[in-house]
Amino acid sequence: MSASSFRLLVKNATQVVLVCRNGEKYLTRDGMQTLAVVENGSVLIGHDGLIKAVGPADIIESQFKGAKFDNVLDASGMCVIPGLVDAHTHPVWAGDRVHEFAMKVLLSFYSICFNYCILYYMNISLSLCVREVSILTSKHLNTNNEALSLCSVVCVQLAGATYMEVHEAGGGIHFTVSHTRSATEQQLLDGLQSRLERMMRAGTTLVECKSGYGLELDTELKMLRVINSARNSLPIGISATYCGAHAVPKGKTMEEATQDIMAVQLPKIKMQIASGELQVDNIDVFCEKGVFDLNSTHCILKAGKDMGLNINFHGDELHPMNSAHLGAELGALAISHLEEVTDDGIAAMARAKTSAVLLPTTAYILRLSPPRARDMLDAGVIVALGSDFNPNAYCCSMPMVMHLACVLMKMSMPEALAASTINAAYALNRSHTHGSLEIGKQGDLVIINAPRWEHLVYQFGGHQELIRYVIIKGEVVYENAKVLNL
Ligand SMILES: N=CN[C@@H](CCC(=O)O)C(=O)O
Ligand SMILES: [Zn+2]
Repeated sequence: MSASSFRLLVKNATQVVLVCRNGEKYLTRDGMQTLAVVENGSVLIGHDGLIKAVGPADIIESQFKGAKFDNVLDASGMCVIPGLVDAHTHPVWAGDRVHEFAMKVLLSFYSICFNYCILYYMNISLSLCVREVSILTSKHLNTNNEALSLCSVVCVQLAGATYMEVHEAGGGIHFTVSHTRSATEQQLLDGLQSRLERMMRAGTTLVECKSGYGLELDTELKMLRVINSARNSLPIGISATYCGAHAVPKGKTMEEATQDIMAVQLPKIKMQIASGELQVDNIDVFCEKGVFDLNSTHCILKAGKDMGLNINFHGDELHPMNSAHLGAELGALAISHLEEVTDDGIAAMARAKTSAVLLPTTAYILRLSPPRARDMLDAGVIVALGSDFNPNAYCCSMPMVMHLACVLMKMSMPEALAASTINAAYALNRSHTHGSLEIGKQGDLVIINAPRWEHLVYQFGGHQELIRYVIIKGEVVYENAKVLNL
């Protein structure tokens, strides 16, 4: 029996979902089928923010009779899960790209009309489309000629401008780059903090945050400083990623951009990491047709790895680029997207224990064929999930990502939860401290007001009605007192 004092006791929960209980660093398909769950359980967190005990409520009660607790939460009728881990976000940016979403929606409508128009009506619907889209886009773009150039792409494609057509027409990432370059550090930090707090309220307690809307040294450093400031001012855990190769900046060739990253950006970032000005954990490249090819991606990722950064990069999203083979060869911890990964690539990732960070929101919003999660699971790949929060996929909610993973990618609810906890932590090289409720790990919990944990996945949206507490290192960082008993 122990009579010392502790930071937090969460007691009498209907379910405590540990996810795993034997120190696993990740779970592959078979291990995901039966997550470790304690019925009528309690969790004890020490003043150091680490889990000191987790198990049946009656045993915890008798074992710690006489102990003192700074805070006691009675979780009767509620469920406790590990804090959610978001393995892929682009949360530092300025500008508003709602017009791109409008274009997609508008164009799908006009493309249906277009398909059924006879020649006479077609001219009218075409000019209507030009007028409509130019009104929408000119409101949001700096100049009318940008709007017109976008409209030309958009209207030529009537069936909906693809992501890369918008990108190549100067929209997408390039639109955000121009606004992020001109934003102040404080403006970027204010935006990041409000987005991270929104993610926290949706149950995320550890999140990967990328740079990548500067594409040149000063703005990439500005973004990495902003991520550092957020790490020092918010309780949420942050894994910082340098993504200076997110796109080829306007006015440069891919070769010139690669040279600038290798000769200018990475050396400066290395110096600032060494001096303690920056903390950067991972390196990322958008390896894609029309962006960075396999050779440039290899050079940049290898240079980042040689600096001690983990590799978590965008691969095989829109075209099969053989990114999976490259990532496996380089010992990448994670490859994200993978909508177009090949069977050989999947096998290479399984052998190399390179995790697949799947992003169902982007596949959904861009109407891509969803990543083949079941083939990856069956091949033994470590599957993780991420929100891919960015101006193109504006989703802060890992519960919605888990729901989409089940509906679009046919993952089970236990697989989706493991992919959003222990496996996402693995993708960030943090599964020794995060991703499950085991003694010695960080005391990050989400308490939901439901009799079964699966409600966190099954209910779609509106999680503010379900999530009662979010806890980081044993401190309550979000409480929704309005959540009533079901
Ligand atoms: N594909 C590249 N990067 C992001 C999108 C970034 C943006 O469109 O601003 C992604 O992962 O989806
Ligand atoms: Zn991304």
